Amino acid sequence: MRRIEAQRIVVKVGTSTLTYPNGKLNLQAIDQLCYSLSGLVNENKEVVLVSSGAIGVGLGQLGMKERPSAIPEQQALAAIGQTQLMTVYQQRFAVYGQKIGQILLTHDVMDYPTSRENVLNTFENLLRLKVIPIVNENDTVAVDELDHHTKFGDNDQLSAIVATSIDADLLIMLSDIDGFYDKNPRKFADAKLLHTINEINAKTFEKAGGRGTKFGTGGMTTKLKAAKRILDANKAMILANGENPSIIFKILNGEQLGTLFINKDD
Ligand SMILES: Nc1ncnc2c1ncn2[C@@H]1O[C@H](COP(=O)(O)OP(=O)(O)O)[C@@H](O)[C@H]1O
Ligand SMILES: N[C@@H](CCC(=O)OP(=O)(O)O)C(=O)O
Repeated sequence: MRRIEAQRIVVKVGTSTLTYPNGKLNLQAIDQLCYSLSGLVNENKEVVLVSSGAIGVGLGQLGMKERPSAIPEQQALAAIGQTQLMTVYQQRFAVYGQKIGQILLTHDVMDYPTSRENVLNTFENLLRLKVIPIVNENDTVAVDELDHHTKFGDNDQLSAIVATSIDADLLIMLSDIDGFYDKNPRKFADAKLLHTINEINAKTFEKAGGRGTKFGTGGMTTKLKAAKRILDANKAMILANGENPSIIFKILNGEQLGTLFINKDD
Protein backbone atom coordinates (compact mmCIF):
# COMPACT_ATOMS: atom_id res chain seq x y z
CA MET A 1 0.00 0.00 0.00
CA ARG A 2 1.30 3.40 -0.94
CA ARG A 3 -0.10 6.59 0.55
CA ILE A 4 -0.15 9.31 -2.07
CA GLU A 5 1.14 12.65 -0.88
CA ALA A 6 -0.70 15.24 -2.93
CA GLN A 7 -1.48 18.79 -1.88
CA ARG A 8 -3.00 20.13 -5.10
CA ILE A 9 -5.44 17.70 -6.68
CA VAL A 10 -7.53 17.84 -9.84
CA VAL A 11 -10.52 15.48 -9.98
CA LYS A 12 -12.23 14.77 -13.31
CA VAL A 13 -15.69 13.21 -13.51
CA GLY A 14 -17.30 12.01 -16.71
CA THR A 15 -20.91 12.16 -17.83
CA SER A 16 -21.36 8.47 -17.02
CA THR A 17 -20.55 9.14 -13.35
CA LEU A 18 -22.93 12.08 -13.07
CA THR A 19 -25.96 10.79 -14.96
CA TYR A 20 -27.88 7.55 -15.41
CA PRO A 21 -28.28 6.07 -18.91
CA ASN A 22 -31.85 7.49 -18.88
CA GLY A 23 -30.36 11.01 -18.72
CA LYS A 24 -31.39 11.71 -15.11
CA LEU A 25 -28.87 13.01 -12.59
CA ASN A 26 -27.17 10.46 -10.35
CA LEU A 27 -27.79 12.46 -7.19
CA GLN A 28 -26.10 9.94 -4.94
CA ALA A 29 -22.85 10.11 -6.91
CA ILE A 30 -23.00 13.91 -7.11
CA ASP A 31 -23.64 14.20 -3.39
CA GLN A 32 -20.79 11.85 -2.53
CA LEU A 33 -18.49 13.76 -4.87
CA CYS A 34 -19.34 17.07 -3.19
CA TYR A 35 -18.94 15.55 0.27
CA SER A 36 -15.56 14.04 -0.61
CA LEU A 37 -14.09 17.14 -2.24
CA SER A 38 -15.32 19.35 0.62
CA GLY A 39 -13.64 16.92 3.03
CA LEU A 40 -10.36 17.31 1.18
CA VAL A 41 -10.56 21.10 1.37
CA ASN A 42 -11.18 20.76 5.13
CA GLU A 43 -7.93 18.78 5.25
CA ASN A 44 -6.28 21.87 3.74
CA LYS A 45 -5.85 20.38 0.31
CA GLU A 46 -6.35 22.43 -2.85
CA VAL A 47 -8.99 20.88 -5.05
CA VAL A 48 -10.13 21.55 -8.62
CA LEU A 49 -13.07 19.70 -10.18
CA VAL A 50 -13.23 19.17 -13.94
CA SER A 51 -16.81 18.15 -14.58
CA SER A 52 -18.35 16.94 -17.80
CA GLY A 53 -22.08 16.49 -18.06
CA ALA A 54 -23.40 19.70 -19.64
CA ILE A 55 -24.65 18.03 -22.81
CA GLY A 56 -25.80 14.86 -21.02
CA VAL A 57 -27.72 16.85 -18.41
CA GLY A 58 -29.19 19.08 -21.15
CA LEU A 59 -30.45 15.98 -22.93
CA GLY A 60 -32.02 14.77 -19.71
CA GLN A 61 -33.63 18.16 -19.08
CA LEU A 62 -35.32 18.11 -22.48
CA GLY A 63 -36.18 14.41 -22.26
CA MET A 64 -34.16 13.65 -25.40
CA LYS A 65 -32.88 10.10 -25.82
CA GLU A 66 -30.07 10.65 -28.32
CA ARG A 67 -27.33 13.26 -28.63
CA PRO A 68 -28.15 15.35 -31.76
CA SER A 69 -25.44 15.32 -34.42
CA ALA A 70 -25.70 19.04 -35.29
CA ILE A 71 -23.14 21.13 -33.38
CA PRO A 72 -25.48 24.11 -32.73
CA GLU A 73 -28.01 21.74 -31.16
CA GLN A 74 -25.32 20.23 -28.94
CA GLN A 75 -24.20 23.72 -27.97
CA ALA A 76 -27.75 24.67 -27.01
CA LEU A 77 -27.99 21.52 -24.89
CA ALA A 78 -24.69 22.38 -23.21
CA ALA A 79 -26.02 25.84 -22.36
CA ILE A 80 -29.09 24.29 -20.75
CA GLY A 81 -27.24 21.48 -18.99
CA GLN A 82 -24.33 23.54 -17.66
CA THR A 83 -26.58 25.84 -15.62
CA GLN A 84 -28.52 22.89 -14.22
CA LEU A 85 -25.29 21.10 -13.33
CA MET A 86 -23.87 24.16 -11.55
CA THR A 87 -27.15 24.68 -9.71
CA VAL A 88 -27.00 21.15 -8.36
CA TYR A 89 -23.30 21.51 -7.44
CA GLN A 90 -24.02 24.81 -5.73
CA GLN A 91 -26.78 23.23 -3.65
CA ARG A 92 -24.88 20.09 -2.69
CA PHE A 93 -21.57 21.82 -1.93
CA ALA A 94 -23.44 24.39 0.21
CA VAL A 95 -24.65 21.56 2.46
CA TYR A 96 -20.99 20.97 3.35
CA GLY A 97 -20.20 24.68 3.67
CA GLN A 98 -18.09 24.61 0.52
CA LYS A 99 -17.95 27.48 -1.98
CA ILE A 100 -17.47 26.94 -5.70
CA GLY A 101 -16.57 29.01 -8.77
CA GLN A 102 -17.12 28.23 -12.43
CA ILE A 103 -14.33 28.31 -15.03
CA LEU A 104 -15.32 27.60 -18.64
CA LEU A 105 -12.34 27.19 -20.95
CA THR A 106 -11.55 27.06 -24.64
CA HIS A 107 -8.26 25.87 -26.08
CA ASP A 108 -7.24 29.27 -27.45
CA VAL A 109 -7.62 30.80 -24.00
CA MET A 110 -4.93 28.45 -22.71
CA ASP A 111 -2.74 29.06 -25.78
CA TYR A 112 -2.62 32.88 -25.62
CA PRO A 113 -0.13 33.99 -22.96
CA THR A 114 -2.27 36.86 -21.64
CA SER A 115 -5.55 34.99 -21.34
CA ARG A 116 -3.69 31.97 -19.97
CA GLU A 117 -2.14 34.13 -17.27
CA ASN A 118 -5.56 35.56 -16.40
CA VAL A 119 -7.05 32.08 -16.08
CA LEU A 120 -4.15 30.86 -13.96
CA ASN A 121 -4.49 33.91 -11.71
CA THR A 122 -8.17 33.06 -11.25
CA PHE A 123 -7.33 29.47 -10.30
CA GLU A 124 -4.70 30.62 -7.80
CA ASN A 125 -7.03 33.11 -6.16
CA LEU A 126 -9.93 30.69 -5.92
CA LEU A 127 -7.66 28.07 -4.36
CA ARG A 128 -6.23 30.63 -1.94
CA LEU A 129 -9.80 31.43 -0.88
CA LYS A 130 -10.48 27.69 -0.38
CA VAL A 131 -13.05 27.76 -3.17
CA ILE A 132 -13.31 24.75 -5.49
CA PRO A 133 -13.05 25.82 -9.15
CA ILE A 134 -15.38 23.74 -11.31
CA VAL A 135 -14.10 23.55 -14.86
CA ASN A 136 -15.73 22.52 -18.11
CA GLU A 137 -15.08 23.25 -21.73
CA ASN A 138 -16.98 26.33 -22.88
CA ASP A 139 -19.08 24.18 -25.18
CA THR A 140 -21.24 26.99 -26.53
CA VAL A 141 -18.16 28.73 -27.94
CA ALA A 142 -15.77 25.90 -28.78
CA VAL A 143 -15.93 24.73 -32.38
CA ASP A 144 -13.47 22.63 -34.31
CA GLU A 145 -13.63 24.26 -37.71
CA LEU A 146 -12.30 27.15 -39.82
CA ASP A 147 -8.87 26.78 -38.18
CA HIS A 148 -10.16 28.27 -34.96
CA HIS A 149 -8.12 26.48 -32.36
CA THR A 150 -10.81 26.66 -29.72
CA LYS A 151 -11.84 23.11 -28.92
CA PHE A 152 -10.17 20.74 -26.45
CA GLY A 153 -12.60 18.09 -27.69
CA ASP A 154 -12.77 16.05 -24.51
CA ASN A 155 -12.55 16.71 -20.83
CA ASP A 156 -10.00 13.97 -20.21
CA GLN A 157 -7.35 16.02 -21.97
CA LEU A 158 -8.77 19.27 -20.63
CA SER A 159 -8.30 17.94 -17.09
CA ALA A 160 -4.66 17.03 -17.85
CA ILE A 161 -4.04 20.49 -19.35
CA VAL A 162 -5.55 22.12 -16.26
CA ALA A 163 -3.59 19.84 -13.91
CA THR A 164 -0.24 20.53 -15.57
CA SER A 165 -0.96 24.27 -16.00
CA ILE A 166 -1.68 24.78 -12.30
CA ASP A 167 1.13 22.41 -11.31
CA ALA A 168 -1.17 19.95 -9.53
CA ASP A 169 0.47 16.94 -7.89
CA LEU A 170 -2.20 14.48 -8.88
CA LEU A 171 -5.03 14.05 -11.37
CA ILE A 172 -7.77 11.66 -10.22
CA MET A 173 -9.87 10.63 -13.19
CA LEU A 174 -13.16 9.01 -12.24
CA SER A 175 -14.85 6.94 -14.90
CA ASP A 176 -17.39 4.13 -15.27
CA ILE A 177 -14.71 1.43 -15.15
CA ASP A 178 -12.30 0.20 -12.44
CA GLY A 179 -9.20 1.34 -14.31
CA PHE A 180 -7.13 0.62 -17.41
CA TYR A 181 -7.21 -3.01 -18.56
CA ASP A 182 -4.93 -4.86 -20.95
CA LYS A 183 -7.90 -4.93 -23.36
CA ASN A 184 -11.43 -3.53 -23.40
CA PRO A 185 -13.18 -5.37 -20.52
CA ARG A 186 -16.59 -4.71 -22.07
CA LYS A 187 -15.58 -6.89 -24.98
CA PHE A 188 -13.16 -9.39 -23.41
CA ALA A 189 -14.14 -11.26 -20.24
CA ASP A 190 -10.51 -12.19 -19.52
CA ALA A 191 -9.26 -8.57 -19.55
CA LYS A 192 -6.92 -7.83 -16.63
CA LEU A 193 -6.73 -4.61 -14.65
CA LEU A 194 -3.31 -2.96 -14.86
CA HIS A 195 -2.40 -1.50 -11.45
CA THR A 196 0.56 0.66 -12.47
CA ILE A 197 1.66 2.15 -15.78
CA ASN A 198 5.11 3.76 -15.96
CA GLU A 199 5.28 4.48 -19.66
CA ILE A 200 2.76 5.20 -22.42
CA ASN A 201 3.70 4.22 -25.95
CA ALA A 202 2.05 2.91 -29.12
CA LYS A 203 1.59 -0.53 -27.52
CA THR A 204 -0.30 1.03 -24.62
CA PHE A 205 -2.66 2.79 -27.04
CA GLU A 206 -3.34 -0.53 -28.80
CA LYS A 207 -4.94 -1.77 -25.57
CA ALA A 208 -7.43 1.09 -25.52
CA GLY A 209 -10.90 0.90 -27.02
CA GLY A 210 -13.75 3.35 -27.47
CA ARG A 211 -16.31 4.82 -25.10
CA GLY A 212 -18.48 2.73 -22.80
CA THR A 213 -21.81 4.56 -22.90
CA LYS A 214 -23.59 6.66 -25.48
CA PHE A 215 -22.99 9.79 -23.37
CA GLY A 216 -19.25 9.25 -22.84
CA THR A 217 -16.95 10.74 -25.47
CA GLY A 218 -13.40 9.52 -25.79
CA GLY A 219 -13.26 6.05 -24.25
CA MET A 220 -9.85 4.91 -23.05
CA THR A 221 -7.86 6.62 -25.81
CA THR A 222 -8.47 10.14 -24.51
CA LYS A 223 -7.71 8.98 -20.96
CA LEU A 224 -4.36 7.62 -22.12
CA LYS A 225 -3.61 10.86 -23.97
CA ALA A 226 -4.36 12.69 -20.73
CA ALA A 227 -2.13 10.31 -18.77
CA LYS A 228 0.67 10.88 -21.27
CA ARG A 229 0.50 14.63 -20.74
CA ILE A 230 0.69 14.04 -16.99
CA LEU A 231 3.71 11.71 -17.23
CA ASP A 232 5.45 14.15 -19.59
CA ALA A 233 5.06 16.77 -16.85
CA ASN A 234 6.41 14.25 -14.31
CA LYS A 235 3.17 14.21 -12.34
CA ALA A 236 0.82 11.36 -11.42
CA MET A 237 -2.66 10.32 -12.49
CA ILE A 238 -5.04 7.70 -11.12
CA LEU A 239 -7.90 6.31 -13.18
CA ALA A 240 -10.57 4.78 -10.96
CA ASN A 241 -14.24 3.94 -10.80
CA GLY A 242 -16.42 6.94 -9.94
CA GLU A 243 -19.50 4.91 -8.99
CA ASN A 244 -18.82 5.87 -5.37
CA PRO A 245 -16.76 9.05 -5.54
CA SER A 246 -15.67 8.70 -1.89
CA ILE A 247 -13.21 6.23 -3.41
CA ILE A 248 -11.01 9.36 -3.53
CA PHE A 249 -10.29 8.98 0.21
CA LYS A 250 -9.31 5.33 -0.21
CA ILE A 251 -7.05 6.23 -3.11
CA LEU A 252 -5.29 8.94 -1.12
CA ASN A 253 -4.92 6.54 1.80
CA GLY A 254 -2.93 4.24 -0.42
CA GLU A 255 -5.42 1.48 -1.18
CA GLN A 256 -4.52 -0.18 -4.43
CA LEU A 257 -7.51 0.86 -6.49
CA GLY A 258 -7.67 1.77 -10.15
CA THR A 259 -4.62 2.34 -12.32
CA LEU A 260 -1.78 4.59 -11.19
CA PHE A 261 0.12 6.32 -14.00
CA ILE A 262 3.48 7.47 -12.69
CA ASN A 263 7.05 7.79 -13.98
CA LYS A 264 9.38 5.11 -12.73
CA ASP A 265 11.77 7.25 -10.71
CA ASP A 266 9.01 8.68 -8.50
N1 LIG B 1 -8.41 -1.10 -22.13
C1 LIG B 1 -9.52 -0.58 -21.59
N2 LIG B 1 -9.63 -0.53 -20.22
C2 LIG B 1 -10.74 0.00 -19.65
N3 LIG B 1 -11.80 0.51 -20.34
C3 LIG B 1 -11.74 0.50 -21.70
C4 LIG B 1 -10.59 -0.04 -22.38
N4 LIG B 1 -10.79 0.10 -23.70
C5 LIG B 1 -11.99 0.71 -23.86
N5 LIG B 1 -12.58 0.96 -22.66
C6 LIG B 1 -13.88 1.61 -22.51
O1 LIG B 1 -13.70 2.97 -22.04
C7 LIG B 1 -14.84 3.31 -21.24
C8 LIG B 1 -14.57 4.59 -20.43
O2 LIG B 1 -14.57 5.74 -21.27
P1 LIG B 1 -15.87 6.73 -21.45
O3 LIG B 1 -17.04 5.90 -21.89
O4 LIG B 1 -15.43 7.84 -22.33
O5 LIG B 1 -16.16 7.17 -19.94
P2 LIG B 1 -16.34 8.58 -19.19
O6 LIG B 1 -17.75 9.02 -19.45
O7 LIG B 1 -16.09 8.24 -17.76
O8 LIG B 1 -15.32 9.56 -19.73
C9 LIG B 1 -15.04 2.05 -20.44
O9 LIG B 1 -16.34 1.96 -19.90
C10 LIG B 1 -14.80 0.94 -21.48
O10 LIG B 1 -15.98 0.59 -22.15
N1 LIG C 1 -17.95 19.39 -22.27
C1 LIG C 1 -18.79 18.22 -22.46
C2 LIG C 1 -18.09 16.96 -22.01
C3 LIG C 1 -17.19 16.32 -22.98
C4 LIG C 1 -16.58 15.04 -22.39
O1 LIG C 1 -15.35 14.83 -22.48
O2 LIG C 1 -17.42 14.16 -21.73
P1 LIG C 1 -17.01 12.84 -20.90
O3 LIG C 1 -16.45 11.80 -21.85
O4 LIG C 1 -18.26 12.38 -20.23
O5 LIG C 1 -15.96 13.26 -19.87
C5 LIG C 1 -20.04 18.30 -21.56
O6 LIG C 1 -19.97 18.92 -20.48
O7 LIG C 1 -21.05 17.71 -21.93
